[in-house]
Amino acid sequence: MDEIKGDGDDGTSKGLRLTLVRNVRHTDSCLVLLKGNDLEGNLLKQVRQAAANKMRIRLSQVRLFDTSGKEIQNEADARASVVNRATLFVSSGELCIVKAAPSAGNKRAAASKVVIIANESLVEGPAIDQLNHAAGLPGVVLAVGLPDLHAGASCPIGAAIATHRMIYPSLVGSDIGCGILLAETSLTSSSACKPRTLDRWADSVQLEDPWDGDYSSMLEKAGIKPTQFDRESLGTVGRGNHFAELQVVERIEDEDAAAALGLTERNVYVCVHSGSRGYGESILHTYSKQYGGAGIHLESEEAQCYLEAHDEACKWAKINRHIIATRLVDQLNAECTRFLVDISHNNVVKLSEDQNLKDAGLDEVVEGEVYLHRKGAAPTDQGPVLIPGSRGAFSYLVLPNPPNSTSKSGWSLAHGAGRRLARNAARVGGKAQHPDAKELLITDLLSRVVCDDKGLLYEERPEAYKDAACVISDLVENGLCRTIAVMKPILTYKMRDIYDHRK
Ligand SMILES: Nc1nc2c(ncn2[C@@H]2O[C@H](COP(=O)(O)O)[C@@H](O)[C@H]2O)c(=O)[nH]1
Ligand SMILES: [Mn+2]
Repeated sequence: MDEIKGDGDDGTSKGLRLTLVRNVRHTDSCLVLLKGNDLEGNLLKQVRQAAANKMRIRLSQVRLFDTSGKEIQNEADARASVVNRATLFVSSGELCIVKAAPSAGNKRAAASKVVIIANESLVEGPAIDQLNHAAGLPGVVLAVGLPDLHAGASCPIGAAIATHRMIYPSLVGSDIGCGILLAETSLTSSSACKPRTLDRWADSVQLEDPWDGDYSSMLEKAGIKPTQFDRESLGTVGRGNHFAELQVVERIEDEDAAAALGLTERNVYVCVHSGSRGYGESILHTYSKQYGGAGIHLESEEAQCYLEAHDEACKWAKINRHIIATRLVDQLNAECTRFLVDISHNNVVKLSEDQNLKDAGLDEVVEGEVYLHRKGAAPTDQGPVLIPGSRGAFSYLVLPNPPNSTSKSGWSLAHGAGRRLARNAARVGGKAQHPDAKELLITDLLSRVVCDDKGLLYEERPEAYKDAACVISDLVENGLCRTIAVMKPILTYKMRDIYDHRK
């Protein structure tokens, strides 16, 4: 440790002079002198205590970060980072908001900025590392982590990343066009919310077989070219965290906005989370074979081909969600009466002229076209957004607040609660907690779950996700949206083993 002589109060003992900067407002800072005697014990404890006193934060809430944004979590971290004349960022629980450190040999990274919007939501180190890494990629000018930020296989999820002159298929991921649809159905909540009705529906619905509707003319009408995936995959949900769910209104928080949408406590709604299935995956595969995780120059023919294929996959994913919603409701002898929301949370779009980076505080002026990659981030310029929680938690129908939706939030909202547990951890913990997986077929909200795959039942249990209420309150506190209504799941369709089901 680099110590300083004569900086202690007695002018002789060795001590540390630190600058503490408030994470949320960088203009709030103060100087702290730690006496040499204090440093013999637990350094982290001393610094946290000093930060709590000076910044009037409850000690239990204090979090410390070094200037690269790395959290100082234990004594070893403190001994490495808390050197004399160090600057430390102090948060009262929220994550740090600091500029990404430029990586060696990568000049562009110096212009990039990292923002994490999370006051209360849990955001873990690996997710921040992935966001920082993305911020350092050539051409990346802005990397925003929303409160549902979590680590993906290699790129962060719950992130909006702006690039200049480059396109990164890896930052959109394989499920191009994945998104959330919400439609009103002709079912009424009074008749649907009866346990016997829900059990009967849970026993009967099935979305695994290829859809037998006229998909060709549907695709043609939407101007989508036929693909090898149409017959088998259109109208099917897919694995992972995709689902089709019946929901009812738990409570309305904004009467006017709900009335404008025609949202009522009387109706049952259907929510679909699905994407472009194998189609999007095949597109990413083509590019990752050639480029790995690297970017493609916007002007290149490859980038233009990717963007065209991407746009087709987004349209395909939209039709897919429509078919899934109609198909599910049809099996309950009802119909979708109105489509209220359909947004994609995995895509790349060109920023419009009024979406500029002027207020992003970048070191360099960015001229020309900027593309925004969303991986698990909902757009704020397409009306209401449904932010799902988990099959055992409430979902939130929110209205974005466009004036506050700027580069500071990547023109985005969270797309869900975001994963808290990796799949493996959720499976192992789930098995220990519920040796009989069947317990998971009814949630704490008494909603029914259709999932014949035991592993998936564990992996997707509600505890695998962050607290959606916390994610929403972070968005609301940051002025990014307001809640129209809170929705409760009553039946979630994940997957059915059709061979067993037909027996
Ligand atoms: N209402 C439900 N929400 C769910 C369920 N499973 C997951 N989720 C939420 O959706 C998002 C989607 O995330 P993505 O990264 O796969 O696009 C996820 O973060 C959860 O919050 C469910 O069964 N019902
Ligand atoms: Mn998705």
